[in-house]
Amino acid sequence: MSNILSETSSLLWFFLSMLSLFIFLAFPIIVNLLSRSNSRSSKDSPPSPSKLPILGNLHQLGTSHHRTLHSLAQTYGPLMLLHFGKVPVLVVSNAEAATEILKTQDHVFCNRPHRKMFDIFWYGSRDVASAPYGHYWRQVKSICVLHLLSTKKVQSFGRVREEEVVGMIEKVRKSCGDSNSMAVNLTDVFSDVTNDIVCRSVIGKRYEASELRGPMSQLEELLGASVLGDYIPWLHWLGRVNGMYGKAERAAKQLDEFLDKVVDEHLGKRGCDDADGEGQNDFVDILLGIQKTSSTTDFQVDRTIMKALIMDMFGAGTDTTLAVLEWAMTELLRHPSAMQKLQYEVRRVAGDRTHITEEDLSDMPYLKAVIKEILRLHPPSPILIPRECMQDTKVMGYDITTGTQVIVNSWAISTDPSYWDQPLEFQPERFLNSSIDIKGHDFNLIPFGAGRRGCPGIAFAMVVNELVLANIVHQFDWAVPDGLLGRHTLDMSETTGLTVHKKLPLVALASPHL
Ligand code: HEM
Repeated sequence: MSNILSETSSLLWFFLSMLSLFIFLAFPIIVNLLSRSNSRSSKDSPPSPSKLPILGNLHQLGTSHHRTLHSLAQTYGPLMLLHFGKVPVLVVSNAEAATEILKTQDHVFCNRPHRKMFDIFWYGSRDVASAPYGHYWRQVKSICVLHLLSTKKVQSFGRVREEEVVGMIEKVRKSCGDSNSMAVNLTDVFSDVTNDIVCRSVIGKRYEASELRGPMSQLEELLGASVLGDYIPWLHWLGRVNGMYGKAERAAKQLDEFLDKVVDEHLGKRGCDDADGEGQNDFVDILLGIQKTSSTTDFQVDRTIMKALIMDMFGAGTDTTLAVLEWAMTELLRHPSAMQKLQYEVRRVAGDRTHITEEDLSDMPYLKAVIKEILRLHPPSPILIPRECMQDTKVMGYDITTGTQVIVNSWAISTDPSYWDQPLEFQPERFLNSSIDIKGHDFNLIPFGAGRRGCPGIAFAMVVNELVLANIVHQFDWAVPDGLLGRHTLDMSETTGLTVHKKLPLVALASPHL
């Protein structure tokens, strides 16, 4: 979820042109300044590449941040200090350093840096993911963990998931018609099913039936092309001049009006006594129930908090799950023997039944190994959501000052050859006899982060990933189409953005198996 470092290319061009002119005119002064600023850094600071005035190291980020930061770390080490504008940014690239940040000193590094776009879309950062650490965050996180995303609650949405998966299979089957095999855009299929599952669980209706599509796609685009002003405050005006803030505010207003309507509909249709009940309450029902009981406690859940939390579920819960499914099918198509093994396992467990149920999943170790391997090789958030240091401290002997932002390069860690054999190869078998887990206890595999700011949506995400993948490979045989479509399908280029997707759509030939 954490590509919040890029600016639009036109903006960067404008800025770099101005900078070139400036450098040309003032070259001698700059050389002097550069050498002074680099030598001025404290003796105990982590190693840093040299930086430009004003931009710091922003110009070195490239388009694929996790990959660029990984190559820089090859030179400067697993704990490296960069500067984005004036902001010091600590980049963490191995498990030892991650353990120090996310476990040993989690209490020091559990703040989130302030971001303009989060303020715009998440009601002044009143959601869980972007709220600063403190009393407020503790309250909203505990609502998430105890009431919205607890194991019991996730289980209670089993029927929603199974209905949506049946619907997905029907859609693919229909598009095959009477033919033996048909090209299916799996990116669209996975996008629909993940959005519908999250939407029905959160607001009680399908994504298609909501007016979310337009403003949500704007949100994704705007978060991916974030704001230079977050690092160089005097450049905030650029976001106004290039229309980025205006666009974000209009999309946020549309989302807000939609969420108001959703809350009103829920208020109209029910009493909300069953806040934690076993029934089919969606998240809005649960939050209304909590609101009712919270009026007598010291933390009141008002309408804005409800809307911010709903937005978190949309923002954090849909795109990440879609990315896992896209990468999983891509790797399986590239590795037919892994596809066969998975189909053999799934079809053995299903017997003569048409659909895989959630109870079946516990008998599918290879399926679980495939998903873990995808989270290792293609973590949807290869760079964790940034943290911020709350007090001066020492990490692995280096001084880190208050306000330093921290980027944990989860992808660099989960492909580090010191912990992983043939780390860039897709080999689900590595997890078959391994106790390594993804829940934030094994620091060489942290796709969901770790510590107090770790992801509360693991159970929700994993069951969706497993159920969708098991059913899609159970019901159909899959092959790579010929020509350009096939080349796109096998292409491994990545998008930039909060969540890293496959850049080109995944289209595969489906042949019904049943
Ligand atoms: C494959 C799917 C997912 C992945 C890879 C993922 C990954 C992450 C990561 C890396 C973080 C930051 C952790 C840290 O700072 O240590 C995070 C935070 C978060 N995730 Fe997820 N996530 C996924 C699914 C979900 C789902 C389904 C939900 C909810 C429905 C969710 C809700 C959240 C929230 C609310 C936070 C903020 C936690 C905090 O700041 O305290 N995530 N997630």
